Amino acid sequence: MIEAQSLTRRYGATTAVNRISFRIEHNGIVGLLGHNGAGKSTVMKMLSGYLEPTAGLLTMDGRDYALSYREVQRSLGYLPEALPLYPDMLVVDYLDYVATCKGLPRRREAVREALLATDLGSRALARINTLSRGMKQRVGVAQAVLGKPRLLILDEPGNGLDPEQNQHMRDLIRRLARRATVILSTHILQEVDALCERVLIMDRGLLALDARMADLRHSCSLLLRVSAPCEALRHALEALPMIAGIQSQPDRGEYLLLLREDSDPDAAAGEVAQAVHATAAGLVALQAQRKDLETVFREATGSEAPE
Ligand SMILES: Nc1ncnc2c1ncn2[C@@H]1O[C@H](COP(=O)(O)OP(=O)(O)OP(=O)(O)O)[C@@H](O)[C@H]1O
Repeated sequence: MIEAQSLTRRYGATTAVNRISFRIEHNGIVGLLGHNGAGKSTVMKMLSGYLEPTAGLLTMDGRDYALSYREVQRSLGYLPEALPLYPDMLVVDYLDYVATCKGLPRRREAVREALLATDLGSRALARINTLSRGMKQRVGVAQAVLGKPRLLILDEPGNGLDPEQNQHMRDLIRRLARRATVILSTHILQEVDALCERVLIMDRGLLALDARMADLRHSCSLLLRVSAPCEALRHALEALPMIAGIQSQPDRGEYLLLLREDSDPDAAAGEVAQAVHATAAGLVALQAQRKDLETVFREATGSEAPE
């Protein structure tokens, strides 16, 4: 649906986004994660059509953004990092105004649907400057979902929200993702862990990693605990082809078995159990170890994950 090829954006001498490429095909939630200044907002602005790339190509359904600006605009909704709200307007008037600017047909219905989708019905007649930060953020999302776009671009949607408001925002994003592709940017790792099916990690303008969260969670090590550690067991484990390395703590009867990248952890666990049974070591426990996103981030960028 959306494809970026060697997308680049420079601001004078600063290269904010440097030749990044990715494809986003299906509904679901994709997280763009990185430190402050990594280039996330610049990518989001280009995806929204607000900013032109300096070089590279951006297409939606095979159509060049630059050549089909109107169609692209109609297919997406954008929540910028700085909320585009008019504080003195009533929520309903503001949404009607945005619907007019977007040139939506059946404006009233579009506004009603946006209010419903974001659970803002009871605040429709409130003046925006009387709303809490969380509610204002919700109005920002409401203007993005006007006209039911297929693509939602949400730049730091959890910005400035307290934990409860953040939980509401996450529930809202999950609901919206049932009928649209959501791309959200964040510098908060837990946000990606909680919400996203896929993560793009940006580091100093470069795309450091593009991975499905399920693949990242796929275990790559096994923790084995036995009652009577012995040399014979160690030899048996070393002989298994799917094991790339062993870190052992014999006094505790523990072995951390690092698996080769292409190995299947379930099959490996079966073979490890057989190897244990072939010795007198006595199997106590065998469990897959999850690689957390923090580790993945550190490995991809060479720096600690943002707090
Ligand atoms: N309008 C601009 N003019 C000049 N430099 C800019 C401009 N906008 C962004 N930059 C620079 O481009 C780089 C990437 O900025 P960008 O806002 O895209 O990063 P970000 O990952 O979204 O960071 P944050 O989370 O702090 O918003 C930074 O070095 C920033 O200073």
